[in-house]
Amino acid sequence: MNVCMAPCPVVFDLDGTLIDSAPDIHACVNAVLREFHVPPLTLDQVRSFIGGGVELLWKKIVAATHTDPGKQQDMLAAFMARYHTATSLTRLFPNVEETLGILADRGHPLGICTNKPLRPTEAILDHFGIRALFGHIIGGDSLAEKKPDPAPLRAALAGLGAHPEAPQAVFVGDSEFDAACAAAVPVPFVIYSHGYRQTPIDQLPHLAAFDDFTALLGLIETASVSA
Ligand SMILES: O=C(O)COP(=O)(O)O
Repeated sequence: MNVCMAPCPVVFDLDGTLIDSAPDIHACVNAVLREFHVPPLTLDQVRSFIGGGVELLWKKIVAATHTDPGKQQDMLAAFMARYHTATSLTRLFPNVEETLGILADRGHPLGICTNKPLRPTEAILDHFGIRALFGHIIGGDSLAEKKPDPAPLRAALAGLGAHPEAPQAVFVGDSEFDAACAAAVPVPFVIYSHGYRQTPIDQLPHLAAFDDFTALLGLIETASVSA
């Protein structure tokens, strides 16, 4: 079965898929831990906590640092004040900008479905000058539900004009949250192998995997993406 006969909507996860944002998130986390007199975490620790949104991030940080859970909300608020403008350590993964440009030129409606809150999402897309490429952006606080719930991805697909019952579309992500969300919609899931997941790729439901964004073009365009 070909996934895309015409230029189909392609929705992207953000952290660990389009951007390597762990260094900025790590810096913001450690600045807050310092404020609260808690020892810092390593980049690998913080990276392993990314994926489920900021509330889950801080739940995991509080558990890992044995901090009083009563401080979690204050720490989260202090984090958000920094996170909204944290862009300097974040990089696009290689060939992302070129690939997005080619997909847009070929007529694919492009969207974002991320668990990152909307304000830092828009800040980072503006920072890289790529926000205008996306016709619909769903952030972690756009709806009451977050990935792996299917609602945010359904909303992103609907915003791009995909059929609500049988979306002819592709979701591109990196994590357990993305794989489960795509399976719940359901929509074909293509996984970026350099992301932030903890589970081996072969244990996650996916249609195809790629390790360079130039290869994603082939997967989408030639229907080597097949169910
Ligand atoms: O902010 C997070 O925890 C994850 O964001 P993502 O959905 O773009 O991977």
